[in-house]
Parts: sequence; structure tokens; C-alpha cells
Amino acid sequence: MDNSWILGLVGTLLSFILLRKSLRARINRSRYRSPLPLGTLGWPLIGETFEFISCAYSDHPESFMDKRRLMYGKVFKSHIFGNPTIISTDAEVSKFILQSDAKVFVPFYPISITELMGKSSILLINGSLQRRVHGLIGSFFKSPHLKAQITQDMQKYMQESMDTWKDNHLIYIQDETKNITFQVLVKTLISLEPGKEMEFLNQIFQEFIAGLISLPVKIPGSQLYRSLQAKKRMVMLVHEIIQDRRRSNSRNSRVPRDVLDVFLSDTSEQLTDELLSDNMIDLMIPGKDSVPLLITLAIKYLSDSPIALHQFKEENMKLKRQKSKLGESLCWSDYMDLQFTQNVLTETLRLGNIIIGVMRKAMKDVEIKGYLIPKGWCALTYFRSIHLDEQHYDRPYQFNPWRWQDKDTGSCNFTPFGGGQRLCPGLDLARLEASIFLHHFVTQFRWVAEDDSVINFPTVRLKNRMPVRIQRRFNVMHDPLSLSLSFIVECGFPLEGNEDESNSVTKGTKTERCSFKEDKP
Ligand code: HEM
Repeated sequence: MDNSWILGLVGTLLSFILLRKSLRARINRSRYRSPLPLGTLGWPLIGETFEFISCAYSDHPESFMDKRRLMYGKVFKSHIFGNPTIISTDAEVSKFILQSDAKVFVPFYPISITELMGKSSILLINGSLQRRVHGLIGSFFKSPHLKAQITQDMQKYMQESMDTWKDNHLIYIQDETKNITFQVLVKTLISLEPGKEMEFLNQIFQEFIAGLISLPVKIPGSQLYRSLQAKKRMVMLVHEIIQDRRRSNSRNSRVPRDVLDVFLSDTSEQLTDELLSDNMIDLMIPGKDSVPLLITLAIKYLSDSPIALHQFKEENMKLKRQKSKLGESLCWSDYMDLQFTQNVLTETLRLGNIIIGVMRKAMKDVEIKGYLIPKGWCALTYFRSIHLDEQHYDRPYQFNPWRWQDKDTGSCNFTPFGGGQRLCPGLDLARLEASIFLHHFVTQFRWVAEDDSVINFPTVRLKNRMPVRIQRRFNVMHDPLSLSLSFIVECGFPLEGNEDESNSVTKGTKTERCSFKEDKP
């Protein structure tokens, strides 16, 4: 039988449907006054992904954006990682995107991240459930009780670590801080103390995060597969802890001792065991990633900027002396009140761009500031370009903590912790942990930083893990000479007869670094 007329009919029908769809899309688009932003979608399928990635691996990942900003303006279209994407390097457009709710934009992550996080992860849930989980975590992290607890833990774990450091040995700041902040965070989440279980968790966690940015291939032997197996083992461990906690009924205690207690005391019945374990594991990520990086980058920038290091050290020494005179130990607000220290952290967050930006998917056609973001497209709010924009920051590539003296950190030109409903609930915690580490490091040690460089993709990290050769300081409380000499020491001039004790600057660049007058605005 001749079926050609059937095929013809099907073909005509299909063409009709496609034509109708495209016409409807055109009619819908024409309802909007705003056009699609300028830009190009690059090659079929791969779009501009290769150029994006090759720039991301370079010292200037923002060069991909810079080139297009010149041609198309601060908001432009592209096609990266398999998706048509509107890239915003405009502070107001990015603010609008961040502040929109899930009816307009939802978070968008690569497949490997969504697979590993699990569907109940706070990063992937939306609407009232996200607000509930965010609120519980946020208010607990803000509580003075928790901050006091974190301060105690951080000081303890850090001192235990620092006591093992030997003079003239290399310390890898990135590794040390990863271990310490992971321990502190795990204790905050599930009250697990350092020991065998913590070591086991640390080990499998390493395998878990290795797969976060990996090929979306789930066959045995692939990184994603190994990471999913590691996640299963972690879920089992956390699940047992949840069961124990439910049995022991400790959730009835009035002051929650950790995030798990906070979740278990929630009466909304929205928080399933799956959600609890997924989120406990996700919340460990900043302990291994963002907070250690904040500390490591601050030490790198300070090592490269002797005058900032000098002021930083003076401020911290002063606090140490005051407290020692009064016979008091430091509490969390002492650290947070250190003005210059906080400015150093703010500047580190601006220049270091630990999170370069966040990705969203449009749930409907959206018009912002004269641009159209079509439904189904992705929107990348690229913080890095805004943080390094000379319209917002004078000499943006210079580490200059003094720029924050009278400047507001609440503006939409500064969003290292995101914004809107998904503003990072751990922002105070990150600053507190970093301030504590830096205070004890700078008041107890001098160091010479070995050469190292920052890698920006797929996550920000130091190529050589930030090795520094350390030397314990004299007891400054009883050694006025060491105080008066400290300015010279920080400048990189060798102390007579003791070359090793000489400085706290990056090795091999002492002379240039000493012409630091230019560093100060
Ligand atoms: C330097 C350190 C940190 C940086 C730069 C940072 C940055 C960010 C950014 C940019 C977001 C927004 C993501 C989005 O909009 O999709 C975010 C969200 C989040 N952060 Fe952080 N973070 C840091 C430390 C922490 C810490 C210590 C914790 C707590 C353990 C934490 C927990 C979270 C959570 C739970 C979210 C998701 C919030 C939600 O989607 O509702 N972060 N962080």
C-alpha cells in the first residue's frame, strides 16, 4: 500500500504546528517593548562555551565579559554550557534577578551538581519550603549563642593545629584552613567532635566534592559515580545521627546545640529525613571551600601588601594586649569589631570573587531595564565583572582595604554573598571564622609566603595551596623591642644576623614590595 499521502499529511501537520509555535512566540515577544540583549549565540550546540572556559582558566576570567561589554553593553546574550543565556554585568539588572522569587527565576546548576546535591537541597528547592529552611538556618547562624560556640571551637581546633607547627617549616594555609573550618562546621551542624568518625567523614566528603563539577556521566569508574557513592555513605552516617537524636529526644532541650536540633524542633512536618541529610551534607561545603578560600586569599593579599599587613597586625596586637591586660579571653564580638580586619575581609571578598556569580533560569518572559530575558533562558549574574568595574571601584585590581573606610558594603555593587531571598545565611559565620584564624595567625607568627597564584576555574583556589614558611613570634606582651621592630620586619628588611626571621612578604619580591607607598590610596 502507498503510504506516501500519510507521510505527506504528517509532514504538513508538523510544519503547521512548528509554524504556529514560532508565530505564537513571535506574537508573544512583540507584546514586549524590550528587545533581546545584543550578543551572539556562537556555534550550534556548543555556543560560546569553549571561549568562556578558556577565559575562565586564565588570570582574567572576566575577559570573556569585557570583550562583549565593549561590543554589546553590560547585558548581553550568549550560549554557554548548552543553554541560551543572558549574562548580566550590570549591578541593577543583577539585583533585580537576585531579588526575584521562584515564579520568575529559579536556581540553575550543572547536572553534576543537581545529581549530587539531591532534590531536597536548599540550593534546589523553591517557594515556601526554601524560605522555611533558609529562615531556620539563617536565624540559628545569627544567634549570639552559636557565635560564642563557634568562637570557642575555632580557637580550640586552630590552636591545636598551630601548636604542631614548627619554626622554619612550610605550612600550606589552604590545607590547614580546610581542615579547621570543616571541623568547626561539622560540629555546628551535627555536633560531631574531631575523632575517627570525623576523619571518615572528611575522607568521603573529599570524594563527594570532587564530583561537583564533573562530566554528567554516571557509569562505574566515572568521577560522578564515585562521588554519588560517597554521598550515599555520608547520608547513611548522617541518617544514623538523625535517628539517634530522635530517640534521645534531645530536641526537647530549649537551646538547640546544632543545626540538626534546629531542624528537628521544626513542627511544620515539611522537613523529611531526606531533606535533613541532604542539607546537612550541602552545608558542609562552605567549610571545605569558601571559608578556607577567604582566609587563604586574605593571607595572600596581605603578604603582597606590607603596609596593609602592618596595620592589620597592629590592630590585632592591640586587641590581644588589651585582653591580656584585663585577663579576658576574646569573644566573638571582639573579632567582629576589628574595623580594619573587617575591611581586609571585605576587600578580599571583592577582589577574590570566591563565587564568581550565580545562575538562574527564567520561568517566564521577563523585562528588566529595557532588556528581555525569554522564558526558559538562563541568566548569569556575573559578580566578578561588577566587583572589578572601575566605574564602581577606583583602581579595581589593587588590593586596597582602605577603600572601605567610609564605604557601604550593602550596595548592589558588592554582592559576594548574593542577595534577595537566597542571600547567603552563612555570611556572618564566614567573617567570624576568618577573623579568628587571621587574628591568631598574625599575632603568633611571622611568615614568608612562597610564590603562588590564584586559579579561578572551576572553583577559586591557590595553585600551590599557599605555602608559607613560618616563624613563631616572640611573646610580644613582654617584648617591646619586637613591637618597635615589627614595622621594619613587615617591610621585608632582614633583621641583622637573622635572615630567616626577616619578613612576612612574598618570597623573591622583597624590593618591589618595599616601595609600598603606592599601595596606599
Ligand atoms: C566566604 C564564604 C562564603 C561565600 C563567598 C558564600 C557565598 C554565597 C552565595 C553567593 C550564595 C548565593 C547563591 C544563590 O543565590 O544561588 C550563597 C548561598 C548559601 N550559602 Fe554561602 N557563602 C559563604 C559561606 C557560607 C557558610 C559559612 C555557610 C554555612 C554553612 C553558607 C551557606 C549557604 C547556604 C545554605 C546558601 C543557600 C541559601 C539559599 O539558597 O536559600 N555559606 N553563599
